Amino acid sequence: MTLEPFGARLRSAMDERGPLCVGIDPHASLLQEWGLNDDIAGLERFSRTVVEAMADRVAVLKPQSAFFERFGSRGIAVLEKSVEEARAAGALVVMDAKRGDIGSTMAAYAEAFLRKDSPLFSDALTVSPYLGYGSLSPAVAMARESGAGLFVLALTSNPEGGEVQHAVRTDGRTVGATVLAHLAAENAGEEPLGSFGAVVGATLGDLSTYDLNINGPLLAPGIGAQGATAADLPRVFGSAVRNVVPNVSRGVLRHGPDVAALRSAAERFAEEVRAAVAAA
Ligand SMILES: O=C(O)c1cc(=O)[nH]c(=O)n1[C@@H]1O[C@H](COP(=O)(O)O)[C@@H](O)[C@H]1O
Repeated sequence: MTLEPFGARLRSAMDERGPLCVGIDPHASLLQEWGLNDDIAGLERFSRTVVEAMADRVAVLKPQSAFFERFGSRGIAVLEKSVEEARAAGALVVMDAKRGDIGSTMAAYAEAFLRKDSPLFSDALTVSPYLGYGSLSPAVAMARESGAGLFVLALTSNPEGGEVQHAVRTDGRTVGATVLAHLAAENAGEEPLGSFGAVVGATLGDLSTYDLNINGPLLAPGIGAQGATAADLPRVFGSAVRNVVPNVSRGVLRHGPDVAALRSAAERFAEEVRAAVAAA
């Protein structure tokens, strides 16, 4: 079955369920807090619980691949199952694997995560443009073919990101602004929303010198454990706030393993986001 483009599917999901994205980040410390062992059974129980609690209600789930990769092939098998179950329950899955490489290798990453019949096929993938935006073109092409999307690291939530992303190029533009401009070109004319998103941290304060109107989604990590709140979103994103997909991982996950407690934590964040966006 051909999928509608990711941007259109994401817009519908945001309209129906609200824009919140919950991360599936099985940190060793969270497994311990949940009373689970830091082993494959613990990983499986953790992921299954988050999917059960969230996949029928939030727009997006974002598994962080590293936490699965650390268990080797059996961890990847759990990741595959989580993606499949989350998608079957109606959530869109953004695979957070932050891939980036020379174009010919990027093509293989695209096959791994974005080819429709791949075991790890996800609705979208996080990618790094810091080998040059053009190195991502095999992933852009594969995403277009499959109805998938990308989230390209533009202005990341971590304090170290600025030394690369705010750096000024010889043409006077910052590196981050150039990534955003590439994405705006990718999404030009797409309705209701393009499929090529940017990652822009909710932690970054005033970004009014950046044009965030890329006609694509803006994945905004940093709410909760990294110190940003939903109330920061209008200030950080300005007129682009309606395209923001705010991500919360530990801020929700630390309320587990109780499914009801996970759901009410996510609902509190979702309500704060709704209120902040409505007031913007
Ligand atoms: O691409 C991401 O998702 C991402 C980009 C970024 O700039 N900052 C960032 O924190 N993330 C991811 O978002 C999640 C944030 O987790 P919490 O800080 O626990 O909410 C982690 O999975 C990070 O890897």
